[in-house]
Amino acid sequence: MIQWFLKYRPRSLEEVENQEDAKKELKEWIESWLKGKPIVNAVLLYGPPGVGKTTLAEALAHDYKLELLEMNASDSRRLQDIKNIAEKAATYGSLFGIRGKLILLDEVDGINTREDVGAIQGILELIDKTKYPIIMTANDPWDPSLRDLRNKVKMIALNKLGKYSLRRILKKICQAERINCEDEALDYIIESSEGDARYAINMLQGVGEGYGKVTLDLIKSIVRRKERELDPFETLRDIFWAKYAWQAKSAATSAQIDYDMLMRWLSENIPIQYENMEDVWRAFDALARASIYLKRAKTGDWDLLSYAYDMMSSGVALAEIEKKKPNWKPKWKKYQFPSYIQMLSKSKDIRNIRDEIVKKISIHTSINKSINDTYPYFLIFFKKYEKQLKLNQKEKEYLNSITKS
Ligand SMILES: Nc1ncnc2c1ncn2[C@@H]1O[C@H](COP(=O)(O)OP(=O)(O)OP(=O)(O)O)[C@@H](O)[C@H]1O
Repeated sequence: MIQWFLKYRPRSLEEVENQEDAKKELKEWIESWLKGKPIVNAVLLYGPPGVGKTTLAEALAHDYKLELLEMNASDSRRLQDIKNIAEKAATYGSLFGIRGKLILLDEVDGINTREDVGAIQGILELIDKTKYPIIMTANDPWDPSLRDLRNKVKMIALNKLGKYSLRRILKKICQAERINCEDEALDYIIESSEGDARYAINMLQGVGEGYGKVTLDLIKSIVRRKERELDPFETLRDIFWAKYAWQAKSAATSAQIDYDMLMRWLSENIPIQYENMEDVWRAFDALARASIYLKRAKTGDWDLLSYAYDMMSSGVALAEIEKKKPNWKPKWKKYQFPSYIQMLSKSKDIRNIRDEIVKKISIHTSINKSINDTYPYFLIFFKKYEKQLKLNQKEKEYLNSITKS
């Protein structure tokens, strides 16, 4: 099973939507290399997530028949990795020069400059002595720690994807997958994705693959507006695929769903993600510990909430022993909705139910703030306020179902 955003990633520059200026600049730059007179050794592609930074680098390599030496800068946090690449880049040129190479350092803004002292310096040295063109990518290139880097490269900005481009991308996929997609559903996905093609394609796949069609009702039942938080599918993937504890924790804390809900999603999907029974056991053990911390936190000791998050994110992520091996690769799995949500979503859009409840308890604050701040506490005491808040039957059923355990 492959993720659609990878399956339908444009192979050549021509297929990349909406980035005409960037394409032109990239072509001029790479041609200057091929002529032996590079304008600069490295470029930095920057822009919001899911607009085609990695895609452009790969398409450039494809069109100019260059071999891509790829490295995720934020993943391989060790200076040694960068040194290895630098070594290859500096020496292999003369030995294996038949086919040109293009170096891609993805997500340089993800390098943790405090833990990974010297990584940026390593990149600066690589830029100086490289025999091959280097492309870097970043969402936010304006961090002070990247100042020296910015001065050494050509900065190329990418645009957010417009509605027409996103629509073309999604339509193509619907056709290729032979999925019936309502126009209003596509509009809704496009609106909520805010120019992020990966997010839009993930939404399409989340519904299209599971239900064989994409309707406005189905989409609404799983998409909340994108507010810098990750949807549950992305959160799960980020937790299960995290190689480091901090990656898993940050995925859990930027999730769109609250911790009770996250526990349910994890528990439903641990046996799907992990194939080795011992990994499954360790992951459930971590989840059980998270649940103990959570229960104690709810009795008033809210400092314990952080431990609960540690166990449900890092504890679950590091349960997979194979991850410690250098050649470990994440396995893509199709995640499931927690069964009880599926039951509920048959009758009504559960997001709407929750949002209606949150509206009732939000006084002088935004709904978003209430979801994280007031709502978790409210879940503990809601019975007290049932009458006062005039909760309807659906809302009561919903609250009972998620506070049962
Ligand atoms: N301009 C585009 N034209 C067509 N498809 C695109 C475009 N941008 C993104 N996509 C689709 O979205 C997916 C994700 O894009 P990509 O990985 O290139 O984003 P990115 O800008 O590198 O994001 P991030 O900063 O999160 O790494 C691609 O695999 C592709 O399917």
